Amino acid sequence: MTPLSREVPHEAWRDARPEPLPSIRVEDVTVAYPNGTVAMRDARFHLEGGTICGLVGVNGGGKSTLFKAIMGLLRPQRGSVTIAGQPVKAALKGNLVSYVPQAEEVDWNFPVLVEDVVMMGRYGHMGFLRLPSPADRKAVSEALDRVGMADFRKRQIGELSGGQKKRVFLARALAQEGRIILLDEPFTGVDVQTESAIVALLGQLRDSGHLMLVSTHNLGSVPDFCDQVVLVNRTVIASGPTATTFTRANLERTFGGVLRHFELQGADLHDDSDQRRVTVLTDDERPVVFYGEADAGGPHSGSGRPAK
Ligand SMILES: Nc1ncnc2c1ncn2[C@@H]1O[C@H](COP(=O)(O)OP(=O)(O)OP(=O)(O)O)[C@@H](O)[C@H]1O
Repeated sequence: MTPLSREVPHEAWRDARPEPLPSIRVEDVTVAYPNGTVAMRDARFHLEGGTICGLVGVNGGGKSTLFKAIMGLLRPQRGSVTIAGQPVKAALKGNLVSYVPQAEEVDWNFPVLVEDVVMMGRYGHMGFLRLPSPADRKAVSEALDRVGMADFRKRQIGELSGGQKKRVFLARALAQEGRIILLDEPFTGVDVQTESAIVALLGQLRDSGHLMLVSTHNLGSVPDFCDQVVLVNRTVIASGPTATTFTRANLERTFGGVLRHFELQGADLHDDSDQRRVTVLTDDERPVVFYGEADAGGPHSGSGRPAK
């Protein structure tokens, strides 16, 4: 029965609070590190539940800094971050936000079982002694099932492949039951099948009202799975629906001088009659590829094999 069901006695209506809608509001946020580096200046965007939002930008553009500000690990010098209408600290306390870190942020030599990593997602639901309840164990099993890692639950986390580790951290986020999930480069080093499985799972979560912010360097897949996008280069260059925001003009503003374009068409690229154009954008460290209709102003989703 929901708290607002008609059977709830009159007195209870006063106390019944609807679950807060997942949302992130970043308002004029400036973040500086102790050494004086201003990593993000006057950032501003707003996201609501039922969304997968891509966070895209150059190396050093401020993506991780934004995540840290949203996770309360860095306090903005100016501006504010509000989660589901609450200050960050209260939202984190209420288990509203889950975080899937980059592989480099984790010490893989720490001896811990896969199921224990996923159980960490339940800590916020447990008491002081952190004794798992049957509900906690059920949430862990369901989360492992959902990412296809149930058979690995007794393995040491350090013994898994890169893609399997990502799936375990995604399971930890699912077990936490936060309706906002931040994913820092979830597709780096994963194979195509795992990427598709993660994208499919994110799609299901979006359909159930979750809000996901996903940093990625893989521009090619952004139009395929993100309905919104935030483009950053030490500030928010543009944000909004992918169809109107993830345009060539905005990408050029975001990637600026470090971007080179190559356009490959037709037989040079495909061994079929598909005439779609592929644009390869190369920043100095990571090549990225996206597909677009030859007559369109901006990139669109599409299939096809990556450019050589
Ligand atoms: N701990 C730190 N102390 C000082 N400066 C930092 C620190 N962490 C990051 N920076 C600087 O802040 C800026 C933004 O870095 P950030 O890590 O947020 O970028 P990013 O978009 O996540 O990069 P990447 O795509 O390479 O992961 C960079 O200039 C970086 O050098």
